[in-house]
Amino acid sequence: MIKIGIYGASGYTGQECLRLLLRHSGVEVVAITSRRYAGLPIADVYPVFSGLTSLSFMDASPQEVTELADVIFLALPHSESMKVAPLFWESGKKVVDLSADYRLRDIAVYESWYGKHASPHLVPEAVYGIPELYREEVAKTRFVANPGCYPTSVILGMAPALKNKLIDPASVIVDSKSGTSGAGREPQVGSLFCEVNEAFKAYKVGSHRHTPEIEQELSRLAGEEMNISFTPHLLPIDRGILSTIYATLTREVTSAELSEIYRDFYAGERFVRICRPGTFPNVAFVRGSNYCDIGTAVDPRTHRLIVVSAIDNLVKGAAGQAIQNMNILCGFPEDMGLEMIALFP
Ligand SMILES: NC(=O)C1=CN([C@@H]2O[C@H](COP(=O)(O)OP(=O)(O)OC[C@H]3O[C@@H](n4cnc5c(N)ncnc54)[C@H](OP(=O)(O)O)[C@@H]3O)[C@@H](O)[C@H]2O)C=CC1
Ligand SMILES: CC(=O)N[C@@H](CCC(=O)OP(=O)(O)O)C(=O)O
Repeated sequence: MIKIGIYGASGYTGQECLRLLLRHSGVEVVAITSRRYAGLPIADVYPVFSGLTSLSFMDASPQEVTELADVIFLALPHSESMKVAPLFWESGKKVVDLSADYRLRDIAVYESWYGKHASPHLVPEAVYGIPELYREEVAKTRFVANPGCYPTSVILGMAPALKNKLIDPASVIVDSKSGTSGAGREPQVGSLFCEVNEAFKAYKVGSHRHTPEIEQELSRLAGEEMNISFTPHLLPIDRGILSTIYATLTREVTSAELSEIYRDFYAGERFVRICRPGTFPNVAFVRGSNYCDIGTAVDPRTHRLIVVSAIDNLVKGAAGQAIQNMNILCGFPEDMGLEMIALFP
């Protein structure tokens, strides 16, 4: 059994990692950390775990966790992860970082969006962990930068179109909507019930920190520098991201051909499902699962491609993808522990 430590386990992504790892037959979770709940059984904080685990939160140093675990999930806020990641890396253990700290290859770009980086020397060691695109690189590393939730939905949605040179890279417009768990468990006014319920708004318009991450990865797929327009919105639901993406076509293609191109690109991929032509995804049909559902269409009037992609932000957008990466790092089948069907209704 591979021993797992979750550093920052009291947050939404940390507890989601535990929820999934407790049903993974190749691993045992041996350490979960939290400063504020140190000493408390996790079932006291998250009753979903009652009767399922006797694990208690520890306020442990990275050194203490590496003494117990073989693989460490970092589920900390960005700018915090970068302070402890080097200690885990130097211990020789495998690390999957769920924060944004090691996703951007260019330190100057990182620092212009996030502020000073505390451990830039580690950035070249990290592999950007979208298994459907970089499976071989993930298998060779022991440090994965797990992608952001919005970027996962957009990159998987755009990869077939960019790789097949179907669209003008300068024309991409992304309109994304996220459930409130995307903001984490830390109390904040914007996540209060009265702020979110019966409400729907755009936020960080033209300035969201996932913009450079999406641009970095789409540029890599296109083979040229890309700038995109990206607008996130906050939905009054717990989980789920729906991204609608528009781009100008470079050649004539029918909706049926487009659907075939997407199907071919993701042939054999366990966690990407291409919708039947004329049908489009719904966050309700991926909730609690590791699937990314993608629907495509050609709008002949505007000569644009329209792609709609849906994920659960806490699963394919965070903990599920982190476990998919861990499975590759450890030589397990990629879908081990991730076989769950979406929870509907
Ligand atoms: N929510 C989502 O949908 C997604 C989140 N992410 C990213 O994953 C990471 C975790 O997100 P999320 O779970 O939502 O965040 P939360 O705010 O819900 O949880 C953060 C966790 O980090 C711990 N923590 C905070 N500061 C420190 C510190 N200085 N030292 C040690 N532990 C600390 C907290 O524990 P305590 O204070 O008890 O010690 C808590 O367990 C973030 O980087 C986030 O951006 C990525 C994809 C999707
Ligand atoms: C709804 C909501 O607030 N979402 C978060 C995205 C959180 C996230 O996943 O960001 P990282 O993975 O890059 O840390 C936001 O807009 O900042």
